[in-house]
Formats: sequence, structure tokens, C-alpha cells
Amino acid sequence: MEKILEIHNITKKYGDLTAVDDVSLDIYEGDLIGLLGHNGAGKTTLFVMLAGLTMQTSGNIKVCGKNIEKNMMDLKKNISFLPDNTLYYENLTAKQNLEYFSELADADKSKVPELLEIVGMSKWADKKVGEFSKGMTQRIGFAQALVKDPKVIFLDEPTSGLDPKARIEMNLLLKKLNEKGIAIVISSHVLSEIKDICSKIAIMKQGKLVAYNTLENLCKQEKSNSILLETKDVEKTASILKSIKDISFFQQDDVFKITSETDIRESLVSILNENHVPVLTLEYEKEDLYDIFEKYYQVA
Ligand SMILES: Nc1ncnc2c1ncn2[C@@H]1O[C@H](COP(=O)(O)OP(=O)(O)OP(=O)(O)O)[C@@H](O)[C@H]1O
Repeated sequence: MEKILEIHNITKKYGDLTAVDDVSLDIYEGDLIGLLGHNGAGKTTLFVMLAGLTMQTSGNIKVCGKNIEKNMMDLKKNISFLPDNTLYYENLTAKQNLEYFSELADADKSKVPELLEIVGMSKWADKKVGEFSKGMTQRIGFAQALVKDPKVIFLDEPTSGLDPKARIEMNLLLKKLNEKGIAIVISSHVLSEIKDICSKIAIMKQGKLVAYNTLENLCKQEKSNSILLETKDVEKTASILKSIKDISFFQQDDVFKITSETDIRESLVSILNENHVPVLTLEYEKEDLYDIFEKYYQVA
């Protein structure tokens, strides 16, 4: 896969405030990255720098191998940024708005009908944007992001304010665009959505990028220290667990959740076998994105 963006140690300061602090990451063709972080973590600031709308205070960005300082046009040509509050000319139709944005981007406006088709808005091409629902307007936003045939699209909270059906449709559309090879980076506060559609997760905290990996690798790295145990004899199991030192546990229905600093699975199976308690399941509890996110935010 082609490396589209190389971001090396970029920092953005606004006076004394460091909004983005020494962030490095690479973005490849076909990446679908979820960018998470609390309010004020620096997500939007990172996007505006990567879209070439503001200069970084330090660090450098390469687009398709070229440093942007000398090739700002390369950055602007290859990257689209859709802010969370994009405004359209409400008295112009969907088609007219997109033609206008095509002209601004110096792109081929004859492609507008095709873009409307991609985002499922052909039927409403000649309707005024002022009459559209939030979901329809957001589709126009995606079409706008596609106007210049970008290699990467940054979307700032693209599903914010949409109802559940519109969110699902939007996420399907994102996947469809991503399957065409366009790298997509989405900032969102909706972890379940990010988990469902993104292949990589980036987490920002106080301007720093504290995690960047595939969800699978993050789950492996942040392995839980809780074991889930289910046996055929709940009472006997409870009494055995009470006798084991340095663990804590609680029972939920027929499953015991055991917390231990060390891996006790083998010794636990032996003790249960010695006491003739058949084990049904014994496995580490799987971390989900919510746990991982919370962990990064708990660490000082
Ligand atoms: N133009 C600016 N001038 C001064 N400070 C700014 C500017 N833009 C952003 N900031 C500050 O930089 C920090 C990071 O803001 P940013 O908008 O990037 O965070 P965010 O992660 O996108 O937050 P949210 O999830 O609320 O959108 C915040 O403290 C914000 O107040």
C-alpha cells in the first residue's frame, strides 16, 4: 500500500497553548482510521494542519513522499477536509453547490453528477440544499470532499447530529468510499461506530497521540487482567476461588470474573480438576474499544 502522508513530530501552538504536541504518524492508501479524544484533545487542529489550512509550529509533513513546505499544492490537491459545520448555499441546488466547490478546487465540474450518484443524491440534484435533512446535507458534504479526487479525506465528526438510520447509511457510504482506496480519517466521540467501521484507531490526549494501531493490536497490547471462568459447579468453584491467595473475583450469573496480577489459568485448571469441577470456559476477558479508550484517559 502506498504511504500517502508522513507526519513527523508536528506541533501546533496557539500562544502558550500547545494544541497538538509532537505528533507523528503515517497514513496509507486504504486506511480507515478512527481518531478519538476528549473535547479539546487536538483532533480538529491536527486535521486543519494536515489539510494545509494552518501551518504547524514545528515538525514536517510529507505528502506522497514530498515535503509540503515546498509543495503545498500537492497537499491541497490530495487531501479533503470536511469540517463538522460545513455551510452550503441554501438557495442553490445540490448540483449547483457542488459545481461551485468544484470551481473553487479547480476540479472538473462535469464529474458532479457522478459524485451525486456515489453519495446516493442523484434524485435530489436539482433540489435546493436549504430543503435537505441533516443526513442529506452530510451526503453533499461527502460529495464535496470527493470533488478533487483526493487520496485522503479527513472528516470531523461526520455523523454528529444524525439519527441512527442516517448514521448507519453514512457509515456504509464511508466504507464504500474507503473500498475505492481512499484513506479516510474520522474524528468521533461515538466509540461503537468507530469500532465497527475503522481498521485503525488513533487516540489523542492533551495534544499528544497516545495510541495508534489496529484495533486488534490495541486489544492485544492492552490485555485485560480479568479472567472469565464458567464451570459445572458454581458453589464449589466459589469456595475454591475464596481459598486462592492474591486474586479477587465476583460472580455474575454462572460466570466468575477473576482478577489477578499473574496468569493463573494453568494452576486454576489444576485445582478445579483436583476437586472434580469440570471447566466450561476459561479465558481472558476481551478488551473492547471503550475499555482501551478509558485506560488511556486514566493514565496520568
Ligand atoms: N484558533 C485557535 N486559537 C486558539 N486556540 C485554539 C484554536 N483552535 C483550537 N484551539 C485550542 O486548541 C485545543 C485543541 O482544540 P481542538 O479543536 O483541536 O480539539 P478537538 O479534539 O477537536 O475538540 P472537540 O472534540 O471538542 O472538537 C483546545 O484547547 C482549543 O481551545
